[in-house]
Amino acid sequence: MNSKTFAILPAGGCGQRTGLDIPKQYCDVLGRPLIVYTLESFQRLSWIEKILVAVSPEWEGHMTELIQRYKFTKVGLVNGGTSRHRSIQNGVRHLQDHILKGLGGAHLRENGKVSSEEEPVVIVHDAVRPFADEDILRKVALAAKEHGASGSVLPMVSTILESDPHDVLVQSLVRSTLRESHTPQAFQWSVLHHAYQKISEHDLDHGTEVLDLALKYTGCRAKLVEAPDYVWKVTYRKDLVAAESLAKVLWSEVYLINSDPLSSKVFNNLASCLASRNLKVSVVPTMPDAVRYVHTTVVLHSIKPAQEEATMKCEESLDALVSKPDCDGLLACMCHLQDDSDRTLGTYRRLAKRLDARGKDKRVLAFLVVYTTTQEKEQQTLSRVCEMTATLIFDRNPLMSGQLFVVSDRD
Ligand SMILES: C[C@](O)(CO)[C@H](O)COP(=O)(O)O
Repeated sequence: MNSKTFAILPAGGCGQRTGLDIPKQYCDVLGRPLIVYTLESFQRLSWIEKILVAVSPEWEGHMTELIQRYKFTKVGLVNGGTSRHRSIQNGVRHLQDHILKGLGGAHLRENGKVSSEEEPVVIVHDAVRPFADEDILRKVALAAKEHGASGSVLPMVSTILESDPHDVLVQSLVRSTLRESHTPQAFQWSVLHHAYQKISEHDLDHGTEVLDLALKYTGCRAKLVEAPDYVWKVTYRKDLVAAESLAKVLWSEVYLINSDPLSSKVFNNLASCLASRNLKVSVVPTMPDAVRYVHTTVVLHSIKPAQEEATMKCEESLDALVSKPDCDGLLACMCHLQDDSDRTLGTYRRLAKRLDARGKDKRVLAFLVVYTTTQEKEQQTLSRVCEMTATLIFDRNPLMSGQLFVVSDRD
């Protein structure tokens, strides 16, 4: 993008439809508030200059705390309004007064568009759509540059019926010409600015669709861009469950640290178990730098090591993981034991507890899986160990952190 791009996120809603007592944008999904995922989608893009979030006054303190905790350097707050349009309007005013000073909006042509290459672009996106990726954000931004406005759409999954005030069918609409409107949407700055300058009090309180405002007040007909289905809006309680499942897949990266050639067989097996759960897996020789806010999993494997060596290796690796800035992850250690006597297992059990205690301060979960096997059953045991480790990684259940998991095929 060669023109400046900004984002406005209305986040003033109270989440009535979830039936929960906090607004859905602040609900916890895999250990962090939903809105954090949304903000991260924008923060990580170098071509986004500033992200303005419209929040209601009672949640301002909480949002300020989240901005600091997650180091969102581009995020600023504006007052949330009593309606979606009033919140977005506050964002537009803030852009005009503090960021795009003097750029009051270029002269619009008949069709609402501006031809200047440098015309800034503003993306409008709901805070409760956490999975907008770079591809769709870029597509709508580029389409807005060309067409003045653009919006993400999805095909209708059900037929729409028009009913009269007594719930009696009037007609069914032709589904093939209809589209569901979603966000992100993007606008040339002048289009958005004009629309919110001219908007009527009635539209401010009763409308929700910004594409509609652009058409009505500037004549700009938005380009509709087909979006991936995961841009859907978290609206009901069931959507929080779906968001959690998607976060596991879209926001997780697994690194298998293979520093020992003898571990290749184990890692190949584990990698295919993880890949079958749609997780992103890389086999790397050393500990990676933690990736910002992606749930990072690091898996280690040691082969029949001396007990002290294995425990030391696990502890060192956890320390390396927790010392990364912005670390937010999971450490899974797999150890192939020669002896599974009570004494040895006791040592590993204590190690699991220590790993858990150390990881707690830094939001790191630690799982320890040990196994012993006989030569005849090695393949079968390995498959079980890898399946179990993959399940632990996929579930990311904090209750499992600090537990010792033992797999043995001995009678
Ligand atoms: C569907 C929508 O109108 C697209 O612009 C928008 O997402 C509606 O948001 P609301 O918060 O449910 O009004």
